Formats: sequence, C-alpha cells, structure tokens
Amino acid sequence: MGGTFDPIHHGHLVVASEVQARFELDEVVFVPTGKPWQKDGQVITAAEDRYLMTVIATASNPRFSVSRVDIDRDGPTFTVDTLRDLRTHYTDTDFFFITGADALGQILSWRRADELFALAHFVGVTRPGYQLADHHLPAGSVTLIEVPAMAISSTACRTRVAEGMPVWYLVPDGVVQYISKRDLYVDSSR
Ligand SMILES: Nc1ncnc2c1ncn2[C@@H]1O[C@H](COP(=O)(O)OP(=O)(O)OP(=O)(O)O)[C@@H](O)[C@H]1O
Ligand SMILES: O=C(O)c1ccc[n+]([C@@H]2O[C@H](COP(=O)([O-])O)[C@@H](O)[C@H]2O)c1
Repeated sequence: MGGTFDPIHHGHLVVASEVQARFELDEVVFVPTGKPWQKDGQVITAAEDRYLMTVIATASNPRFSVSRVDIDRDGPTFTVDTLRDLRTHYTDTDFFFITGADALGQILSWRRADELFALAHFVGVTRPGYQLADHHLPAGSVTLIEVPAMAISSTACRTRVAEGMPVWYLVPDGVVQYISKRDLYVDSSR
C-alpha cells in the first residue's frame, strides 16, 4: 500500500487490515512516497519523519511491514518504479496494490499507467466522500471492495494539529506522541 502518510492514520490501517484479511495476504507492505509529484506545490513532511510514523503505526501487526524503496530512490515517486524495486526483493510473489477510491480515480494519470496492471493486481477500496469505480481500467486488473468507513484524512489531521485540536484516536497513540515530539504540523501556513 503506497501513500504519502503525512501522517499515517487509522483510515490507512483499517484499509490494510481489511484487504489483508479478504485476500488472505501474507504481508501488507506500507511504502511511504519519496517525492509525491502530484502533490507538488504542497509542503510535504520530511521522508524520514513520515517513514518513522509509518513504522510506529504498523509495528504491532505481524503482517504489516514498511519499505524504504520510494524514499531511498531519487526523483519523483512513480508506482511503476515502486513495483519494479519491490519485485527484486519479493521474487516469487503475487502483488496487490491497494488504493483508496480517490487515488484509483487518478490512476490513468500516473507515469506509464499502461504498464502498471501487468505488475500488480489493483485493489480499490471505498473511502467516505469519493465514488469507487474502475471505469476505463483494463478488465480483470482491479477488484473493488467495501471497507469500514473511516472519514479521516491526513489533511484533516494536519489541520487539527495546526489549530491545536487533538488527533488522538484518529492516528495511533505513538504517532500522536511522535508528532508532538517533533513539533510536526504546528505551522498553520502549510
Ligand atoms: N480514510 C480512508 N479510507 C480509505 N482509503 C484511504 C483513506 N485515507 C487514505 N486512503 C488511501 O490511502 C492511500 C494513501 O493516502 P494518503 O497518504 O495520500 O492519505 P490522505 O489521507 O489521502 O492524505 P492527504 O489528505 O494528505 O491527501 C491512498 O490510496 C488513499 O486513497
Ligand atoms: O506513479 C505515479 O505517477 C503516481 C502518481 C500519484 C500517486 N502515486 C502513488 O499513489 C499512492 C498514493 O499516493 P498519495 O499521493 O495519494 O499519497 C502512492 O503510492 C503514490 O506513489 C503514483
């Protein structure tokens, strides 16, 4: 599951848990983006902070892990590169790439989108506020599933911190503490 995870929240974690169970996956690999090029113009928190929050959030689940492939690769982050890099580590493995309804709707704008569907099976999941559909995607390349609705976004978490509102129970406890320790998101101009 790829994401900017700025910060990781319980919406991400519920999605990963649900897809792991439905598809009986051995492992869900969280891949924090390096430079999310479609978020150019937005201030993105340092990759190491986003990576560490993702590690903290996933540490207690034996089926969850975190990969550095995207943050260790220079240049803009393209999923086609993510999947190729992961393949060198996971040789004899079927890949499922998890995306929320918003991200799935953008997939045809991704770099070398036509190659993506040969590299992984895509799982599109419901997200409050977005319509889940696989229009115009190659037949058989995507499975759509409904997951418990979590009306949480990283944007809302960042805004709440900037406004002095709590993010307890929206993000894991350790992530609340990490945000506070590192003074993340306090600048409301971002
Ligand atoms: N609440 C949610 N329910 C379902 N899917 C989600 C949810 N939040 C994020 N996702 C999915 O998780 C992936 C990573 O999302 P991302 O890290 O951009 O979080 P975000 O909350 O959308 O962030 P931002 O608000 O900064 O855009 C995307 O595929 C996105 O669609
Ligand atoms: O490959 C691309 O061109 C591309 C463009 C936008 C987003 N993605 C991927 O989609 C995932 C979710 O991204 P985001 O920006 O919603 O956090 C993450 O793994 C990104 O690397 C990929």
